[in-house]
Amino acid sequence: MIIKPKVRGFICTTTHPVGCEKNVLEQIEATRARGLDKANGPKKVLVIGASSGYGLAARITAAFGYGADTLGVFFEKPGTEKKPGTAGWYNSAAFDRFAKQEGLYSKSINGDAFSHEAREKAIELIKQDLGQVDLVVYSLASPVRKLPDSGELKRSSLKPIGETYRATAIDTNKDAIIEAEVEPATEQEIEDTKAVMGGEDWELWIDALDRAGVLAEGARSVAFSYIGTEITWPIYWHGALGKAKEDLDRAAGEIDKRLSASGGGANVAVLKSVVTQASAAIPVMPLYIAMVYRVMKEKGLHEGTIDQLNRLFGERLYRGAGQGSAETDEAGRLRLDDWELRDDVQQACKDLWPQVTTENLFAITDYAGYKHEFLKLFGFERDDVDYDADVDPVAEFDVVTL
Ligand SMILES: NC(=O)c1ccc[n+]([C@@H]2O[C@H](COP(=O)([O-])OP(=O)(O)OC[C@H]3O[C@@H](n4cnc5c(N)ncnc54)[C@H](O)[C@@H]3O)[C@@H](O)[C@H]2O)c1
Repeated sequence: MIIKPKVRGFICTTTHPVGCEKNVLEQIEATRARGLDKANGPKKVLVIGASSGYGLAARITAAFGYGADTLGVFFEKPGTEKKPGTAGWYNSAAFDRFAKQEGLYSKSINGDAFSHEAREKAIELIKQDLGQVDLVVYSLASPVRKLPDSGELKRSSLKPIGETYRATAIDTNKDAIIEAEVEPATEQEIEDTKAVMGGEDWELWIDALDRAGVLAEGARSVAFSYIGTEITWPIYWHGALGKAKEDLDRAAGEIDKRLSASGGGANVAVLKSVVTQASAAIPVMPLYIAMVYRVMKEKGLHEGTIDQLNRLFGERLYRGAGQGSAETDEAGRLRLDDWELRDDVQQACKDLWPQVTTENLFAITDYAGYKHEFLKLFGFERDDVDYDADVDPVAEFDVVTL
């Protein structure tokens, strides 16, 4: 099959297996080059949301930065003879192959992580293959959650609270500047967003793992959040999603209490804006990312997904002996958005924002970089892949499908 990109809205409906594999390899190489301290890191890791974005970067950092065995959970579609699978499927197939080549344990569960069944399967595999895990990374980004007991379907909303949000944004299909308008979320929508992206499911995971005795002494857990700045607050931190992330902070406190009892702990890690399938769906994010990427690249501060996760592990979660424990903010969060939130970076974005037009979009922001990174998520636009060559869309690997 010859596969070319087909972009529909904020998603690319085709993917390239070879491109995805090269993306994974690139992140493995970046992690190796970082020279993380292998003696001081995780050994057996469960990653929930392990197939793309920050969760994949966490899995790669654990495995190739520290030599950890990993179990990954995700929800992806395999490729068939007729149709390519999702990027996360190919990323995970590539990860699995590279990890095994390295002699590392790697196994994956493809299914709904919000279900009790996924937890039961993970526990079974940990008991059978790993005994216990010492780190649980929680990195789900989903627009829906089926509640595990009632089966009720909850949807999250990317909406402000209180008043209509109006802002300059990019129509990424037309590469044009538009005025976006988003109506405020209703109380019900806010509650539902909390149910999908809040901390309840993370707590259910830790509770199940702990009860089953598969958390090692001193086990840690981390879940990812985003706070951003004034520019994105109305749609994010002060919007429905922000309420969900506040609930994640609440859950972190509860989980931390529980894990501290055996010398471990839990944190929310606040990460910077990067191009992922999840961030592409949030209004204003593509424009904000195009601006902040340009500013941070110019200042030598740019970090991609893997750089953030390498720094999270190496300089926050597993600081070497003698370095003390990592600083957290007043809410106990690990802050990896420190460079993005620097005053000079944010001021430069605020100065750029009112100047941007459809005509100068490519000239004054890094929108070209944004578009490139977006297509790369699906395995496209790599110099080292021949996109006219025939490729097999079927990729088998060590995965249990629920
Ligand atoms: N992208 C950003 O700019 C950014 C910034 C800060 C924090 N974060 C946070 O990082 C976390 C991960 O986001 P991302 O941007 O890496 O997203 P992503 O879309 O790249 O990855 C989401 C992962 O969740 C998995 N997933 C989704 N629904 C699932 C389900 N029902 N069952 C099992 N797996 C499921 C997917 O398979 C995938 O592995 C989120 O909490 C997000 O808020 C993202």
